[in-house]
Amino acid sequence: MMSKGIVPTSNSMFPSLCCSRASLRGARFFAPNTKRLSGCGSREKKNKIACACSAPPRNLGDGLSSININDSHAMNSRREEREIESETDVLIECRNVYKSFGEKHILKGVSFKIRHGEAVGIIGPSGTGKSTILKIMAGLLAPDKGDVLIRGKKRHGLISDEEISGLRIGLVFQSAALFDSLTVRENVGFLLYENSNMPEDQISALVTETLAAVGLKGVEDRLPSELSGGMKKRVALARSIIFDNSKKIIEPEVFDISIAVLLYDEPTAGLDPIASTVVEDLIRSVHLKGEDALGKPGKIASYVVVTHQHSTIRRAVDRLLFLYEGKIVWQGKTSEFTTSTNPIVRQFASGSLDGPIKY
Ligand SMILES: Nc1ncnc2c1ncn2[C@@H]1O[C@H](COP(=O)(O)OP(=O)(O)OP(=O)(O)O)[C@@H](O)[C@H]1O
Repeated sequence: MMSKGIVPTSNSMFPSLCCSRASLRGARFFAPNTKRLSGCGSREKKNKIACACSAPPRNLGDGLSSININDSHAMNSRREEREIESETDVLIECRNVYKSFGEKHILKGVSFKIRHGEAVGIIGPSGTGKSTILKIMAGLLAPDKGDVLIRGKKRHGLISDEEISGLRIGLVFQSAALFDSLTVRENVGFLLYENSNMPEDQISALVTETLAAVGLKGVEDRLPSELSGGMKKRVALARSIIFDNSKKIIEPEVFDISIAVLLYDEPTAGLDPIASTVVEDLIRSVHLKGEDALGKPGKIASYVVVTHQHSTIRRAVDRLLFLYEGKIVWQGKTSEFTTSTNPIVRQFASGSLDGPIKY
């Protein structure tokens, strides 16, 4: 179940996991009743959430401009060229995605694209499938119908090393989902200790640097139980943005940074307003358009945030997708959210009991 490259996500998915602190490298994980989770801590290549992969960008070619044909054909060609061009910055696409749990038909044809550089929010009433679509994007769940395309390449089943490359997808769940028995250093460096050839002192230095980037200093040796809720979320964020610097997954001719997408599931849930602001600013700061606590540009190309918090909508995202009754019923800029005339959006934005959304 858990294998190379996996980032622990929700506590509910990995109940009562425990890990030996003595040696993280080669650590083994056990579910309750000491049943070992196959592949845990091994170098097996299976499903993973945070992944390093390398799907090549589409080849745009340059031949269209020299084609000597009639005008309409040329216009069609140019239109196609523009369409192809506009697709090259699409990192993740959900195309007509369906998902049911038993008789519950949750997603009924969800389509959207996440482009390079975007900060996107997914909003909508409780139980409409926001977390479900996030898990589908991350490769934790497979759609019943429809496609998920990662940089133009169709994903079959769940994520695997072989299928997807060139894009790291990290998932930061509502609960920080840290390993209780591991220190902050071991939690943040988990993937590198388990899956890289980096020497331990280098990993340790990188952990310290990454923690500093999210504004945490001197907590490396603490256990998660010694941290506040907001600090745990920051540690989880640090764990999702730590990269193996020794690996070249960078394609400078396409984008000038490592290509990584982070998916946040209610990152500010349960935080007080000021702690929420801190996390919202952190989410911005690790984005390529931001600057981290060390003054360096962020490493995250794009991110998607599932949230109910108005402050997070306003502060952390630029574009919104509204999911309702299994479909995206509205999308627009964050600035258009409160002025939209769409009755569903108006009701949601105002919190009114009157309107099409019934509880
Ligand atoms: N693994 C599962 N098995 C059965 N039902 C599930 C499973 N995962 C989700 N569901 C159901 O699917 C529906 C959508 O759940 P999901 O968590 O995606 O909604 P959400 O929009 O994120 O809700 P909220 O805003 O309350 O967090 C819910 O009715 C939930 O009970």
